[in-house]
Order: sequence, then structure tokens, then C-alpha cells
Amino acid sequence: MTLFKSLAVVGPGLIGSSILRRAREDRGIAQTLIAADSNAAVLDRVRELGLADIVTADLAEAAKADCVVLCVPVGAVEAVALEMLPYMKQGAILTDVASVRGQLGPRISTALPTGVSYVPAHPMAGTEHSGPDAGFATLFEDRWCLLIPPANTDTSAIHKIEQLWKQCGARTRVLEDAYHDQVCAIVSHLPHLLAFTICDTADNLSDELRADVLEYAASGFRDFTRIAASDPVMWRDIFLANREILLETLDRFTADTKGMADAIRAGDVESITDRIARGRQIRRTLIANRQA
Ligand SMILES: NC(=O)c1ccc[n+]([C@@H]2O[C@H](COP(=O)([O-])OP(=O)(O)OC[C@H]3O[C@@H](n4cnc5c(N)ncnc54)[C@H](O)[C@@H]3O)[C@@H](O)[C@H]2O)c1
Ligand SMILES: O=C(O)C(=O)C[C@]1(C(=O)O)C=C[C@@H](O)C=C1
Repeated sequence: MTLFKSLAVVGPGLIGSSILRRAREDRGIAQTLIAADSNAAVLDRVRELGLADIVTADLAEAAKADCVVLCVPVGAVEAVALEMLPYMKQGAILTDVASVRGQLGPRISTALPTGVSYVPAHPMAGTEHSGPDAGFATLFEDRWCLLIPPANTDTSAIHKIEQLWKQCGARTRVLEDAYHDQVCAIVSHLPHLLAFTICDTADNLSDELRADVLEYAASGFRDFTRIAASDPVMWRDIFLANREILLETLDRFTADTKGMADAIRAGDVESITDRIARGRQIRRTLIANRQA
């Protein structure tokens, strides 16, 4: 018994191609795999990699699947959903993997045809790379996948999407939209904003200093800025869609930065040490939780 007769991935980039790779390995996920994209070069590559049974630029064709997973950038999710929904069949499920909810839930819910469910699910897994070559089947293993179904969503549809992610190796949890965006603002969106900005700060230095900074950058700068290599369109869309919550989070961060600056200015040894020690503790807890 497969979970779905057919599963369509729209946007087989890093996340979408990882789902397809996993579904290729675990034939309990779907009998037929469909990949759709607006970029012909992506479709050619998906064909070469043999990631799907049907590879198409036609969203109406992909919409006939029992489960449609939108893996396009946040800014394209609503338009692609609205284009596909009229072609979806009774009992089918639409899901997306967008990194931020913003207004997507209410906007897509109001356009749902009768008998079609919408169960977005955000895997807390990724890398700084993009495109079909960047994906891998184990990407979601032992990672959280956060489900954010709108109120009154059919529970059997929620269970099916939970099962899809479990078969991809993830652990699942259901969250409410705004709370999801608040959590992601601190654990994902703010760190990316800081990484982009510290690179920008380095880039704005005088020519000589910039060249030396990049030449001598040791692991501190490298580790901290890995995620600054991420896709600009993806992150532009995320920052704009989570604008208010991200700005509030940035204000808190700025206040905490000022607290550290004041402590350094005052030579307040105890406060500086305490702030660093709390950071160290958080990092150690993160690593311990991951190992457990
Ligand atoms: N990269 C991550 O770490 C990560 C993690 C979790 C969730 N996400 C979310 O997953 C989604 C995809 O991210 P990714 O990193 O896999 O991106 P990606 O750039 O690797 O892939 C996106 C694909 O969508 C296609 N696309 C863009 N607009 C389209 C449209 N209108 N119609 C059809 N196809 C279209 C692109 O051609 C591309 O193949 C985003 O919503 C992102 O927020 C990303
Ligand atoms: O590890 C990375 O490179 C990521 O950026 C993954 C990451 C994250 O910030 O943790 C990025 C966006 C998501 O929506 C989920 C995961």
C-alpha cells in the first residue's frame, strides 16, 4: 500500500528534489512521481537525474496528483497554488514547504475547492545550496517538520502529510501560523540576516582591509557566514513575508547587542562573562539535544 497514488513536486530544487529522491528510494510514498517547474533547465536536469516518472512544465497536469507539494520560493507559493487549485481533484491534498507562513494560510484556504485540503509543512532542514543537484535523500532525517494546517482542516489529510514527512525521516509537530513565524524568526531568519549583514560589513571595508579580512578569515568567520551563501530570492521573500515579526526580533537583538556594548564600554567584567557563558550554554544544549 502506498501513501499516495501520485505525488507531484512543483519546484524540484534543493527541498523538492530531496523529497523526490527519498520517494524514489521508498516506494511506499507514491506509485507515480511527477516533477513540475517553470524553468526548462531544471526540468532537463530532473530528467537526466531520473528523479520523477513524469516531468512537465504544465502545472495543470501536475495538479491532477493526489498530493501536490509546492517547493517554490515563498513569493511564488500563492500564485502557483491559485493556478493549480482549480485542476485538483476531490480528496487531493495541497501542501507547501515555505519557510514562513505570513498570510499564506488564509489566502490559500479561501480558494480551496470543495474536497481539497491544504496542509502546509515546513521541514527544518536545508543547506545554503539550491537547485536539483543540491538535494539528497537523507536531508530530512531526524529533523523536525512543522505542520501548520489552517483551522478546521480534515484530520485525515493532516495525518497523511505527517506520514509523508515521517517516511522522509522527519519528526513532526503541529504549530499555529504566527507562532511558527515567531520561532523561525529567531532560529532561522535572524541568523541569515546577521550572516548576510556581517559579509556586507566586511565588503564595505576599505579595499586593502577587505582583501586581508577575506584572506585571513579563519573558522569563526567561515562558520558564522556559511549560510550567507544562500539564495538571494529565497531570503528576500522570507524577510518580506515575515517583515513584522522579523523586525521585532531584530529590535530585541539590537537591544541585547547594546547591552553587550554597554558592558564592554563600562569594563563590566561580570556582565560580559555572564553574557558569553549564557551563549555557550545555549550552544552546548543545542548540540546535546541533537546527539540525544
Ligand atoms: N533551502 C532551505 O534550506 C529551505 C529549508 C526549508 C524550506 N525551504 C523552502 O523551500 C522552498 C524551496 O526552497 P529551495 O531551497 O528548495 O529552492 P530552490 O531554488 O532550490 O528551488 C526552487 C525551485 O522552484 C522553481 N520555481 C520558482 N518559481 C516557480 C514557479 N512560479 N512555478 C514553478 N516553479 C518555480 C525554481 O525554478 C526552482 O527549481 C522555499 O519556499 C523555501 O522557503 C527552504
Ligand atoms: O542549514 C541551512 O543552510 C539552512 O539555512 C536551513 C534552514 C535554517 O535556517 O535552519 C533554512 C531555512 C529553513 O526554512 C529551514 C532551515
